[in-house]
Amino acid sequence: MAFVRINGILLHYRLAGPPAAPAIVLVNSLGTDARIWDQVVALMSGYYRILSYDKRGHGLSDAPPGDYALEHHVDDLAGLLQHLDINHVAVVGVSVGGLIAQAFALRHPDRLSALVLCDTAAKVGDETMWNSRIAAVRENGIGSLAETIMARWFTESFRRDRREELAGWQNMVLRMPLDGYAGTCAALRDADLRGSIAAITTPTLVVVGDQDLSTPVELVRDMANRIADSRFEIIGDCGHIPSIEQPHALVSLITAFLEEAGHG
Ligand SMILES: O=C(O)CC1=CCC(=O)O1
Repeated sequence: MAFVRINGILLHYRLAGPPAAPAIVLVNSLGTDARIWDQVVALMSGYYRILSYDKRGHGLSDAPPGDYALEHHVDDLAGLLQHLDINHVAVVGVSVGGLIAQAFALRHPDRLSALVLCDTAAKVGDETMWNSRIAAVRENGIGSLAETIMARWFTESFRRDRREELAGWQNMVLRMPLDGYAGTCAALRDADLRGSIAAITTPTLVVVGDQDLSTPVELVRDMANRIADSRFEIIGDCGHIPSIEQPHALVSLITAFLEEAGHG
């Protein structure tokens, strides 16, 4: 675990795996922190140098007040990679982390060797939906939304059979800084990459859980269709966060893809 100040924001990050191995960075979704990748890191860190971090507003990183923009998150990621002298990397992003990954691919194609987009889209939700979520959180706290969020993240069977884990991940959300959550909702509200991602030329793997209620299969497929060099895979018995619900299936898709992309 380590900390660095990037763009005036204190960021918490973790590095695992052999320093000379091919580098991967894992980028989080709204309301989650680097811990959602723990099982993925355990499975992959024998072969890859893996960077995970808490994006601004989340985990142990700073949560400044006000609206965030997708570009803030991209600048933070670029600054963190520069600080760590990681010049060539595969970016794996889930949900808003996948939007950050797409925007990073458009801004820094020369620094990217492969892209993995999990349960994400070129446009997630709409202005009304994000504004009402921001208002609900500001007026009534994140607790007022916690059960709905869990139902969107996890399959019914996970919620029924893995109650302690569910309670633990719900605690993560409940402990989120309000400013971080609302600020990132604003970034999601304002981000629309539908008109630009056709310019992504990096080899891309797109994955989605078959029961994802936040970014459903057809929405994610639409993003994959806009990226020429992309492969689309559906993970069974999985909701919005495959690194928690189906880490083995996710890791086998990622490792096979990275090897083919020459990043393994
Ligand atoms: O609906 C949710 O909370 C899930 C989600 C949407 C965008 C994101 O990053 O997470």
